[in-house]
Amino acid sequence: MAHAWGYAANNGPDKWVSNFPIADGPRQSPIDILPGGASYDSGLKPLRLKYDPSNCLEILNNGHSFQVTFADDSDSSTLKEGPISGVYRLKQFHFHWGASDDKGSEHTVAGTKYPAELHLVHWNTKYPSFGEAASKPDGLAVVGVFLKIGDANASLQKVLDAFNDIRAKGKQTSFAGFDPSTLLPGCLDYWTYDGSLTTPPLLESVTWIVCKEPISVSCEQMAKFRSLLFSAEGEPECCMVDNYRPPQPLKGRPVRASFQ
Ligand SMILES: O=C(O)/C=C/c1cccc(OCc2cccc(CC(=O)O)c2)c1
Ligand SMILES: [Zn+2]
Repeated sequence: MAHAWGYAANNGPDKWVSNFPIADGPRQSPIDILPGGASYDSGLKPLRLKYDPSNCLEILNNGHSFQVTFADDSDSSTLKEGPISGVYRLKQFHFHWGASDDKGSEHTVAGTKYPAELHLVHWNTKYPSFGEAASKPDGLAVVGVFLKIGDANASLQKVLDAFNDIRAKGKQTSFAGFDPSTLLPGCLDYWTYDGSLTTPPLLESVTWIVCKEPISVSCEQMAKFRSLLFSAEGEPECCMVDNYRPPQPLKGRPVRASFQ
Protein backbone atom coordinates (compact mmCIF):
# COMPACT_ATOMS: atom_id res chain seq x y z
CA MET A 1 0.00 0.00 0.00
CA ALA A 2 1.36 3.45 -0.88
CA HIS A 3 2.62 5.14 2.31
CA ALA A 4 -0.02 7.54 3.65
CA TRP A 5 2.30 10.40 4.47
CA GLY A 6 0.82 13.75 5.43
CA TYR A 7 1.29 16.71 7.74
CA ALA A 8 -0.42 15.43 10.89
CA ALA A 9 1.39 14.47 14.13
CA ASN A 10 1.28 10.77 13.23
CA ASN A 11 2.42 11.03 9.57
CA GLY A 12 4.01 14.45 9.24
CA PRO A 13 7.53 15.68 8.31
CA ASP A 14 9.20 14.24 11.43
CA LYS A 15 7.84 10.76 10.55
CA TRP A 16 8.71 10.71 6.83
CA VAL A 17 12.23 9.31 7.40
CA SER A 18 10.84 5.90 8.39
CA ASN A 19 9.50 5.29 4.87
CA PHE A 20 11.78 7.73 3.03
CA PRO A 21 15.27 7.52 4.62
CA ILE A 22 16.54 10.17 2.18
CA ALA A 23 14.73 12.61 4.48
CA ASP A 24 18.05 12.73 6.38
CA GLY A 25 20.08 13.07 3.15
CA PRO A 26 22.79 15.61 2.24
CA ARG A 27 20.70 17.89 0.00
CA GLN A 28 17.23 18.16 1.53
CA SER A 29 14.77 21.03 1.14
CA PRO A 30 13.54 23.50 2.18
CA ILE A 31 16.26 25.53 3.95
CA ASP A 32 16.47 28.74 5.93
CA ILE A 33 18.07 31.22 3.54
CA LEU A 34 20.54 33.54 5.26
CA PRO A 35 21.05 36.50 2.91
CA GLY A 36 24.34 37.29 4.65
CA GLY A 37 25.53 33.74 4.05
CA ALA A 38 24.69 33.70 0.34
CA SER A 39 27.45 34.56 -2.13
CA TYR A 40 26.74 36.85 -5.08
CA ASP A 41 27.60 35.02 -8.32
CA SER A 42 27.98 37.41 -11.29
CA GLY A 43 27.94 34.35 -13.56
CA LEU A 44 24.30 33.65 -12.74
CA LYS A 45 22.04 34.65 -15.64
CA PRO A 46 18.55 36.16 -15.38
CA LEU A 47 15.72 33.64 -15.37
CA ARG A 48 14.28 33.10 -18.84
CA LEU A 49 10.65 32.00 -18.33
CA LYS A 50 8.27 31.53 -21.25
CA TYR A 51 4.80 30.15 -20.48
CA ASP A 52 1.99 29.44 -22.96
CA PRO A 53 -1.46 29.71 -21.28
CA SER A 54 -2.86 27.21 -23.79
CA ASN A 55 -0.75 24.53 -22.06
CA CYS A 56 -2.79 24.92 -18.87
CA LEU A 57 -4.96 21.82 -18.42
CA GLU A 58 -6.56 21.28 -15.03
CA ILE A 59 -6.55 21.99 -11.32
CA LEU A 60 -6.68 19.20 -8.75
CA ASN A 61 -6.69 18.56 -5.00
CA ASN A 62 -4.12 15.77 -4.48
CA GLY A 63 -4.67 15.53 -0.73
CA HIS A 64 -1.43 17.35 0.07
CA SER A 65 -1.93 20.60 -1.83
CA PHE A 66 -3.71 21.70 -4.97
CA GLN A 67 -1.86 21.79 -8.24
CA VAL A 68 -2.39 23.27 -11.69
CA THR A 69 -1.08 20.88 -14.34
CA PHE A 70 0.32 21.78 -17.74
CA ALA A 71 0.74 19.94 -21.03
CA ASP A 72 4.47 19.19 -21.21
CA ASP A 73 4.71 17.42 -24.59
CA SER A 74 6.47 20.38 -26.24
CA ASP A 75 8.85 23.24 -25.35
CA SER A 76 6.10 25.86 -25.26
CA SER A 77 6.25 26.49 -21.49
CA THR A 78 9.86 26.49 -20.36
CA LEU A 79 12.52 27.74 -17.97
CA LYS A 80 15.95 28.46 -19.39
CA GLU A 81 19.16 30.13 -18.19
CA GLY A 82 19.24 31.33 -14.59
CA PRO A 83 21.44 28.78 -12.76
CA ILE A 84 20.50 25.89 -15.07
CA SER A 85 21.75 24.70 -18.44
CA GLY A 86 19.46 23.35 -21.10
CA VAL A 87 15.67 23.52 -21.29
CA TYR A 88 13.30 22.64 -18.47
CA ARG A 89 9.55 22.24 -19.12
CA LEU A 90 6.82 23.44 -16.76
CA LYS A 91 4.91 20.45 -15.36
CA GLN A 92 2.76 21.98 -12.61
CA PHE A 93 2.53 24.61 -9.95
CA HIS A 94 1.21 24.31 -6.40
CA PHE A 95 1.42 26.04 -3.05
CA HIS A 96 2.20 25.43 0.62
CA TRP A 97 0.50 27.48 3.35
CA GLY A 98 -0.23 27.81 7.06
CA ALA A 99 -3.23 27.73 9.40
CA SER A 100 -2.50 31.38 10.20
CA ASP A 101 -0.63 34.22 8.49
CA ASP A 102 2.49 33.82 10.67
CA LYS A 103 3.58 30.54 8.98
CA GLY A 104 3.14 28.51 5.82
CA SER A 105 6.19 28.96 3.61
CA GLU A 106 8.72 26.13 3.31
CA HIS A 107 11.80 28.21 2.70
CA THR A 108 12.40 30.93 5.29
CA VAL A 109 14.59 34.03 5.07
CA ALA A 110 16.73 34.59 8.17
CA GLY A 111 14.02 32.75 10.12
CA THR A 112 11.15 34.75 8.62
CA LYS A 113 8.17 32.62 7.57
CA TYR A 114 5.75 33.85 4.93
CA PRO A 115 2.05 32.83 4.94
CA ALA A 116 2.47 30.81 1.74
CA GLU A 117 4.92 29.73 -0.96
CA LEU A 118 4.33 29.03 -4.66
CA HIS A 119 6.31 26.26 -6.40
CA LEU A 120 6.59 26.19 -10.21
CA VAL A 121 7.94 22.72 -11.06
CA HIS A 122 10.00 22.19 -14.22
CA TRP A 123 11.82 19.08 -15.55
CA ASN A 124 15.01 18.79 -17.60
CA THR A 125 14.26 17.83 -21.21
CA LYS A 126 17.56 15.93 -21.46
CA TYR A 127 15.43 13.19 -19.82
CA PRO A 128 12.36 11.61 -21.49
CA SER A 129 9.79 12.51 -18.83
CA PHE A 130 9.15 14.19 -15.47
CA GLY A 131 9.21 10.82 -13.71
CA GLU A 132 12.62 9.99 -15.19
CA ALA A 133 13.97 13.46 -14.47
CA ALA A 134 12.75 13.39 -10.86
CA SER A 135 15.37 10.73 -10.02
CA LYS A 136 18.37 12.63 -11.50
CA PRO A 137 20.52 15.16 -9.62
CA ASP A 138 19.91 17.78 -12.35
CA GLY A 139 16.42 16.58 -13.21
CA LEU A 140 14.16 19.28 -11.77
CA ALA A 141 14.17 23.04 -11.30
CA VAL A 142 11.59 24.59 -8.99
CA VAL A 143 10.97 28.33 -8.87
CA GLY A 144 9.77 29.33 -5.40
CA VAL A 145 7.85 32.55 -4.79
CA PHE A 146 6.86 33.83 -1.34
CA LEU A 147 3.37 35.24 -0.70
CA LYS A 148 3.12 38.24 1.64
CA ILE A 149 -0.07 39.68 3.16
CA GLY A 150 -1.13 42.82 1.30
CA ASP A 151 -3.44 43.75 -1.55
CA ALA A 152 -5.62 41.07 -3.09
CA ASN A 153 -3.85 39.36 -5.99
CA ALA A 154 -6.10 39.42 -9.07
CA SER A 155 -4.17 36.69 -10.87
CA LEU A 156 -4.21 34.39 -7.85
CA GLN A 157 -7.95 35.04 -7.53
CA LYS A 158 -8.50 33.27 -10.88
CA VAL A 159 -7.00 30.14 -9.31
CA LEU A 160 -8.96 30.51 -6.06
CA ASP A 161 -12.22 30.87 -8.00
CA ALA A 162 -11.83 27.24 -9.10
CA PHE A 163 -11.68 25.94 -5.50
CA ASN A 164 -15.38 25.17 -5.15
CA ASP A 165 -14.90 22.27 -7.60
CA ILE A 166 -11.82 20.79 -5.86
CA ARG A 167 -12.61 21.16 -2.14
CA ALA A 168 -11.97 17.49 -1.29
CA LYS A 169 -9.00 15.20 -1.95
CA GLY A 170 -9.16 13.60 -5.39
CA LYS A 171 -11.37 16.26 -6.97
CA GLN A 172 -10.21 17.86 -10.21
CA THR A 173 -11.65 20.15 -12.83
CA SER A 174 -10.54 21.64 -16.12
CA PHE A 175 -8.62 24.88 -15.81
CA ALA A 176 -7.68 26.46 -19.14
CA GLY A 177 -5.92 29.54 -20.39
CA PHE A 178 -4.13 30.55 -17.19
CA ASP A 179 -0.75 32.28 -17.56
CA PRO A 180 1.47 31.41 -14.56
CA SER A 181 3.84 34.27 -15.36
CA THR A 182 1.14 36.54 -13.89
CA LEU A 183 2.02 34.98 -10.50
CA LEU A 184 5.68 36.07 -10.70
CA PRO A 185 7.05 39.13 -8.86
CA GLY A 186 8.20 42.15 -10.88
CA CYS A 187 11.83 41.59 -9.90
CA LEU A 188 13.24 38.10 -10.58
CA ASP A 189 16.34 38.37 -8.37
CA TYR A 190 16.86 34.93 -6.80
CA TRP A 191 18.80 32.68 -4.48
CA THR A 192 19.77 29.23 -5.77
CA TYR A 193 21.02 26.00 -4.20
CA ASP A 194 20.92 22.24 -4.78
CA GLY A 195 18.06 20.53 -2.93
CA SER A 196 15.17 18.12 -3.06
CA LEU A 197 11.45 17.66 -3.38
CA THR A 198 9.90 18.91 -0.14
CA THR A 199 7.39 16.07 0.01
CA PRO A 200 7.88 12.32 -0.28
CA PRO A 201 9.63 10.80 -2.18
CA LEU A 202 11.97 13.72 -1.19
CA LEU A 203 14.16 13.00 -4.22
CA GLU A 204 17.42 15.01 -4.30
CA SER A 205 16.91 16.21 -7.85
CA VAL A 206 15.94 19.87 -7.52
CA THR A 207 17.84 22.99 -8.45
CA TRP A 208 16.02 25.48 -6.24
CA ILE A 209 15.47 29.02 -7.50
CA VAL A 210 13.86 31.13 -4.74
CA CYS A 211 12.77 34.64 -5.68
CA LYS A 212 13.80 37.40 -3.28
CA GLU A 213 10.66 39.49 -3.95
CA PRO A 214 7.30 38.17 -2.71
CA ILE A 215 3.94 38.54 -4.43
CA SER A 216 0.91 39.84 -2.55
CA VAL A 217 -2.03 37.89 -1.14
CA SER A 218 -4.92 39.27 0.92
CA CYS A 219 -6.08 37.86 4.25
CA GLU A 220 -9.36 36.90 2.60
CA GLN A 221 -7.49 35.02 -0.13
CA MET A 222 -5.47 33.15 2.50
CA ALA A 223 -8.76 32.12 4.12
CA LYS A 224 -9.79 30.65 0.76
CA PHE A 225 -6.61 28.48 0.67
CA ARG A 226 -7.61 27.16 4.11
CA SER A 227 -11.08 26.18 2.87
CA LEU A 228 -9.62 23.21 0.98
CA LEU A 229 -9.64 19.78 2.61
CA PHE A 230 -6.94 17.13 3.12
CA SER A 231 -9.84 14.66 3.36
CA ALA A 232 -11.85 13.03 0.59
CA GLU A 233 -15.63 13.24 0.20
CA GLY A 234 -17.36 11.06 2.78
CA GLU A 235 -14.42 11.26 5.21
CA PRO A 236 -14.41 13.44 8.34
CA GLU A 237 -13.50 16.92 7.13
CA CYS A 238 -9.88 17.97 7.77
CA CYS A 239 -8.88 21.48 6.64
CA MET A 240 -5.86 21.67 4.35
CA VAL A 241 -3.51 23.87 6.38
CA ASP A 242 0.14 23.72 7.51
CA ASN A 243 1.10 21.61 4.47
CA TYR A 244 4.72 22.76 4.70
CA ARG A 245 7.96 20.99 5.60
CA PRO A 246 10.18 23.00 7.96
CA PRO A 247 13.74 24.01 6.98
CA GLN A 248 16.31 21.19 6.80
CA PRO A 249 20.07 21.19 7.61
CA LEU A 250 22.18 22.98 4.98
CA LYS A 251 25.04 20.43 5.44
CA GLY A 252 27.63 22.71 3.94
CA ARG A 253 25.82 23.53 0.71
CA PRO A 254 26.57 26.88 -0.94
CA VAL A 255 23.67 29.28 -1.49
CA ARG A 256 24.26 31.70 -4.35
CA ALA A 257 22.55 35.03 -5.06
CA SER A 258 21.88 36.47 -8.51
CA PHE A 259 21.95 39.97 -7.01
CA GLN A 260 24.27 42.10 -4.85
O1 LIG B 1 3.90 7.63 -5.54
C1 LIG B 1 3.65 8.82 -5.27
O2 LIG B 1 2.71 9.18 -4.54
C2 LIG B 1 4.52 9.91 -5.84
C3 LIG B 1 5.55 9.52 -6.65
C4 LIG B 1 6.46 10.49 -7.22
C5 LIG B 1 7.55 10.04 -7.98
C6 LIG B 1 8.44 10.92 -8.51
C7 LIG B 1 8.28 12.29 -8.30
C8 LIG B 1 7.21 12.73 -7.55
O3 LIG B 1 7.09 14.08 -7.36
C9 LIG B 1 6.06 14.59 -6.50
C10 LIG B 1 6.39 16.03 -6.43
C11 LIG B 1 6.41 16.77 -7.59
C12 LIG B 1 6.72 18.13 -7.50
C13 LIG B 1 7.03 18.74 -6.28
C14 LIG B 1 7.03 17.95 -5.14
C15 LIG B 1 7.44 18.52 -3.83
C16 LIG B 1 6.79 19.83 -3.52
O4 LIG B 1 5.62 19.82 -3.06
O5 LIG B 1 7.42 20.89 -3.73
C17 LIG B 1 6.70 16.60 -5.22
C18 LIG B 1 6.28 11.86 -7.00
ZN1 LIG C 1 6.09 22.31 -3.20
